[in-house]
Amino acid sequence: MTYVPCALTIAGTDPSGGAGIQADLKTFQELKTYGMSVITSVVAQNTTGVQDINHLSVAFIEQQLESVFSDMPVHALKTGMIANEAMMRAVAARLASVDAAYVMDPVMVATSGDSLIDEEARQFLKKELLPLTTIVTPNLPETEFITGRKIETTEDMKDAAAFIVDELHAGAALIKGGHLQGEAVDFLYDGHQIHMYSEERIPTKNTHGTGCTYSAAITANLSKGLPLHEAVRQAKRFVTAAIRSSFDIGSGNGPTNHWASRTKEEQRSE
Ligand SMILES: Nc1ncnc2c1ncn2[C@@H]1O[C@H](COP(=O)(O)OP(=O)(O)OP(=O)(O)O)[C@@H](O)[C@H]1O
Ligand SMILES: Cc1ncc(COP(=O)(O)O)c(N)n1
Repeated sequence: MTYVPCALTIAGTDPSGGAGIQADLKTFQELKTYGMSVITSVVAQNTTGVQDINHLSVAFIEQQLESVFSDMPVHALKTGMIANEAMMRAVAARLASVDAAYVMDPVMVATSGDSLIDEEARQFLKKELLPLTTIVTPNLPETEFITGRKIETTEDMKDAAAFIVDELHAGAALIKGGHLQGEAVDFLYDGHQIHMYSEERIPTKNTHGTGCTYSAAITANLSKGLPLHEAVRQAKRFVTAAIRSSFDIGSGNGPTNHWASRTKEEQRSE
């Protein structure tokens, strides 16, 4: 039988299609992995910000997890927005018994500045969910919250990555420098070595969903069995291409282009 790489996202939605579950599934599809989703919250949002949020009940999130895990193979999974502690407990309970690579995008605040999870959830994420991860992918504000340190330089980013793995027991930490000036530089610490991923900074305001797309690409690559460093290296190229030809649509921060990394031949043959 042929191996079908299967990836799951556990996250909130974005009806405008740029972030959350929708960005994750588009990324899984582009990277040729079978995509599945468990929805935590239905979010009314678009490129300008968040208009409203409707949380699903914990019982219903548990039921969705059961529907997936009782029937489907899951080779890698990611979590995005999980709004409160009760939801996180339900997800953590399930993850404890699952044998799949786990990518955590510690979503706290949208690009627009709207908060997506509450204070208890932030604490639970740091203490209980982090030790379950294969890799966590915080941006700079999330890194500052998780470490309790100010992050201003690339040295601070590397130290933070080591702290998150050595002291807070994440499997690996990828600190994203999208919020710094200059080159778009990220650092991965895997418990042994620091790896650097650097790309030119693209002058655009259209970065809605970049964090979701990046972590989904890492998840897709892990579901195919790529080693961690290679999974991140290819995901960085994917997200950079998606930002380079992002769409100038909507009146706020426009979405990235998930099919940008296809070759010219692939695009021509469609
Ligand atoms: N203008 C840009 N040009 C090139 N790469 C970028 C740019 N902005 C962000 N990146 C890269 O995109 C990835 C996502 O990083 P970022 O720090 O923006 O995450 P995030 O804040 O979680 O994303 P989001 O904007 O979805 O909240 C990283 O690899 C980062 O280096
Ligand atoms: C459901 C959901 N999850 C995550 C984000 C973060 O994405 P971004 O910071 O790019 O808006 C979001 N806006 N919505």
